[in-house]
Amino acid sequence: MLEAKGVSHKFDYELFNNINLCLHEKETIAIIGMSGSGKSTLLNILSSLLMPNSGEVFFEQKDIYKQKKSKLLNIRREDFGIIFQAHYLFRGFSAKENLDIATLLSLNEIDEKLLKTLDIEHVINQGVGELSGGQQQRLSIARVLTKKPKVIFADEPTGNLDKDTSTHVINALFKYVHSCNAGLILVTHDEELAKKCDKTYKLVDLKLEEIR
Ligand SMILES: Nc1ncnc2c1ncn2[C@@H]1O[C@H](COP(=O)(O)OP(=O)(O)OP(=O)(O)O)[C@@H](O)[C@H]1O
Repeated sequence: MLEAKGVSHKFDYELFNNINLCLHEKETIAIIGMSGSGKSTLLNILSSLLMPNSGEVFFEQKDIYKQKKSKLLNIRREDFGIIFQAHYLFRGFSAKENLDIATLLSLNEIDEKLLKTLDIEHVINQGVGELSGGQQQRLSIARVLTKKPKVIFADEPTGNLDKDTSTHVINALFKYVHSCNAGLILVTHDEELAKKCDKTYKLVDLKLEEIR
């Protein structure tokens, strides 16, 4: 469903060169690597947010960076779910209002079971500013899943969470991927979490190496 071909990128220095990656339905992929190796940059490229210096990213056989801007925005809004380290929640609104925005855009219902799995059903009427960092992170994951994206991109999705909560969050993401025929690419420093994915790649020496 998503394929990167010959992707290279540099800022002040070269980050990676000729990266190839393929994500299939129901597949989960982890990307690990040293701090500064370019993991988040690669995720931004794969998720339509940053055009690479060279190479292509195909979603459903079409090069996303060759699409019209309006089409690219549609893919980003409807097909891709992007979970950032910074949550981008609407702070002046309640947790529920933040989810309502996703239901308005997608015409899906809020999934009460998902809220329970993520352990945020009891804070749903509170303002975002009253939630802990971990609760905000789980709310942003709930908002992304409510949209029912085909591909989820997650940058350190369990970064702020304790071990038990991390397990709940990862189980919710994996369950979503399998039940909705979606795909997941996540960036993490947590090697245990990476091992739970179907494939793990390490960004090292400008290349993406598969770890077995
Ligand atoms: N928009 C940008 N403009 C210029 N340089 C950038 C930009 N974004 C990232 N960089 C640089 O690219 C390098 C890789 O950053 P990136 O965030 O992709 O690494 P990372 O592997 O995700 O790191 P970490 O594990 O610490 O989050 C860093 O040196 C960073 O300063």
